[in-house]
Amino acid sequence: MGSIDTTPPTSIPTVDISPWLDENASSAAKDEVVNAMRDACSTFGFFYLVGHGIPEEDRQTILECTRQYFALPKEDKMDTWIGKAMGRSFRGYEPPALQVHKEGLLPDTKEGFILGRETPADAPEAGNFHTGPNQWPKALRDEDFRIPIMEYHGKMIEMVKVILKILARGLPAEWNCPTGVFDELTVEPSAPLRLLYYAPQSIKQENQYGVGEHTDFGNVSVLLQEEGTEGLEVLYPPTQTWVPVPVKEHSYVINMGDMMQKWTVGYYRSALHRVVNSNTKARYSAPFFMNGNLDLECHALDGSGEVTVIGEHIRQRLMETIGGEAGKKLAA
Ligand SMILES: O=C(O)CCC(=O)C(=O)O
Ligand SMILES: [Fe+2]
Repeated sequence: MGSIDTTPPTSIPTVDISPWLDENASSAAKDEVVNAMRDACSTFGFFYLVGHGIPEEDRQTILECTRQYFALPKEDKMDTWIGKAMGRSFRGYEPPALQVHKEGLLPDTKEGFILGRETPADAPEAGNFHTGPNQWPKALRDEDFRIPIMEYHGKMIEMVKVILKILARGLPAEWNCPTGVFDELTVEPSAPLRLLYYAPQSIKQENQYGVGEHTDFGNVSVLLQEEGTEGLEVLYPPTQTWVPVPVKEHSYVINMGDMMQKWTVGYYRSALHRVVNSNTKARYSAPFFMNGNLDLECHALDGSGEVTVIGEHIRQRLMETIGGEAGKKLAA
């Protein structure tokens, strides 16, 4: 009989996908990538991604854009306020204290700026949930902000397509899923990129976090963290331990969201995580969320019959956590 391991882990796993991207790599090396990602996603639901091929320069540019945006005067940020986003599109500036993740917690201290695929205001679907024009700050030049951000956003979509191929290969063989099982997910997807700022917060309140404990709503999240900062923690359920996720050079932190957990009937785990609030210096990060095609009906892959429509699921989860005008607009 095996014994239950009660030793808390000290780190989330690391998955190097470079053999997957290398056309000369052996199929055994590619299989190892599949196995490593499967193990990480079925235990933690979290891993560091390395060997991803995104140039460091692109990543640093996004963090620089984030710093520039949050250095703007309040009125410039409010000019892009999320409460002014078209219909239910949910784009623009999130002031601090907008989101509450759990009863009993004070609102998150983080500030955000959300953008997504650009849909012109005169398109018939503009104003639908998570669909519409981005609200760009007038004070920042296109070449310094909008253009590099949208280029990076496109690269994130492509990178997640690769991750989804690997995840598809890692599904249980008895489910007989085709290798393209997740392909429809990335057709005209809801794919928000969120630039985040955590102000220095030396006084720690017991019930307030940068981001309170939560699971992500969508399928796959890709987090870019600024080096030299700390705060992200992920819960490891077998030992009920919060495991710190310090920044690892050139890496992304990848996690599964609730939609992926539902679709794979818990095979890939959507893990609780939070950003603790005792930072004495500012922290910047840029999570990208592959929610997926909002109209897609996801049938549980084990054939058990449960069906979830991505857009309905994401909107419901968002409405549960977002307050103020922006929350009211989502419900309208
Ligand atoms: O900023 C971070 O490190 C994580 C943010 C996060 O978990 C989220 O926005 O869902
Ligand atoms: Fe998150």
